[in-house]
Amino acid sequence: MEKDITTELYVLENYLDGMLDRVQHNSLTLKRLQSFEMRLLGLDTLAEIIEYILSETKTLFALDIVSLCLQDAKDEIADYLTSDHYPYETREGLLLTKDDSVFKRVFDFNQRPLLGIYKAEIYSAFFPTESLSPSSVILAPLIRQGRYLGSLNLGSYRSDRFIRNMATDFIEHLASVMSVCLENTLIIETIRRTSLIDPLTGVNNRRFLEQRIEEELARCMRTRLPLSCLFLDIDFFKRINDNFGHQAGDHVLALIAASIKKQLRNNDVLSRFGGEEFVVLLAESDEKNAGEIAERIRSNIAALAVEINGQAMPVTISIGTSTFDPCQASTSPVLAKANALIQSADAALYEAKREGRNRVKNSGVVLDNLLKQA
Ligand SMILES: Nc1nc2c(ncn2[C@@H]2O[C@H](COP(=O)(O)OP(=O)(O)OP(=O)(O)O)[C@@H](O)[C@H]2O)c(=O)[nH]1
Repeated sequence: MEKDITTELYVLENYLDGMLDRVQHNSLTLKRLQSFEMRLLGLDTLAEIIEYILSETKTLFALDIVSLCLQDAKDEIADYLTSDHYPYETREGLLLTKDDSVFKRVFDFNQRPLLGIYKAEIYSAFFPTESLSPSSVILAPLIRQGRYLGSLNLGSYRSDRFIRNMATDFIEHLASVMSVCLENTLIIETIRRTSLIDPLTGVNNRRFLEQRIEEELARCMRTRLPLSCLFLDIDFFKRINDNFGHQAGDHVLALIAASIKKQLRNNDVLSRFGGEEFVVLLAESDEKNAGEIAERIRSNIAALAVEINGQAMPVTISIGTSTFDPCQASTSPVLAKANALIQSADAALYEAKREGRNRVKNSGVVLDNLLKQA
């Protein structure tokens, strides 16, 4: 009898010890989760949030693999990340997908995480870049207002790490915080960008250029690679309006903007500066490169077969270029550098117009203390 009680007490003690361990472990996880979430909530840009999720979730849960799938039907996420110079195409673990059928199929409209042994036929789409497949996984849907934003996918090389019927409270909580952060940031980015876009041509407006030129100059000082600027102006645009009407003029403006954009790289900055003027910033481009791109833009526009009401309408453009070389930079403030770069390109454009239009003129490397000298 006494022996039975001792054994029972021993079992109970062990059980309580186990419970205590679990409580301590959970409380530690909760603390780590809270600090993870506080940092996540403090991030500003989409690129920062994505990078943080991919790198820090791995540490938080001591995982082997983390991937993040995001639904990007209209390529908005890709555009936002490109303009922030975030290498989303090569970032391991990040997947942008155009349609949400992959989420609907896997989660089957169930808002709960899915977990268990890794089955390639179901899960490989969520871990495509991994050379070694996980043995067990947990996939948490990221949902806001009934819409799939994507999924957070965690993998372990241990088959007993994620087993069916395991509690998923922590991961569910984390997925809902991530969903709110991602949704808010996407909304803010969209508002920010739409207020910086010219509605007629769909390219950035002057306000955007004024913000970006300072960022591009700062990057150029860091990388020690030159930054070039093109100032473009449609020739005799008033005549187009006068002869064909304002609507035809608008149509030509949109065509020209699209044609310029086609000649640029994703991370070049194109903006409508005003009226029939555009400004382009070419990162990592020297004088020669800028001249070549400007010439390509000019000749493509001259070759456009623009027609209004069946009538051919020749359109040409004049371009002035300028280049900022960080190795020749003075200590002038970034705003002075920005103004000098744009003013030099504008002065070269004036020369191009004066010499007969439909041409490119190069003002060379800008001295960023130009304004002080003037
Ligand atoms: N259709 C249309 N016209 C615009 C818009 N913004 C400015 N313009 C017109 O663009 C014309 C610009 O004319 P000017 O500055 O005289 O220059 P230009 O005729 O292009 O001549 P050069 O630049 O010297 O070759 C004006 O007639 C403006 O009314 C716009 O959004 N839509």
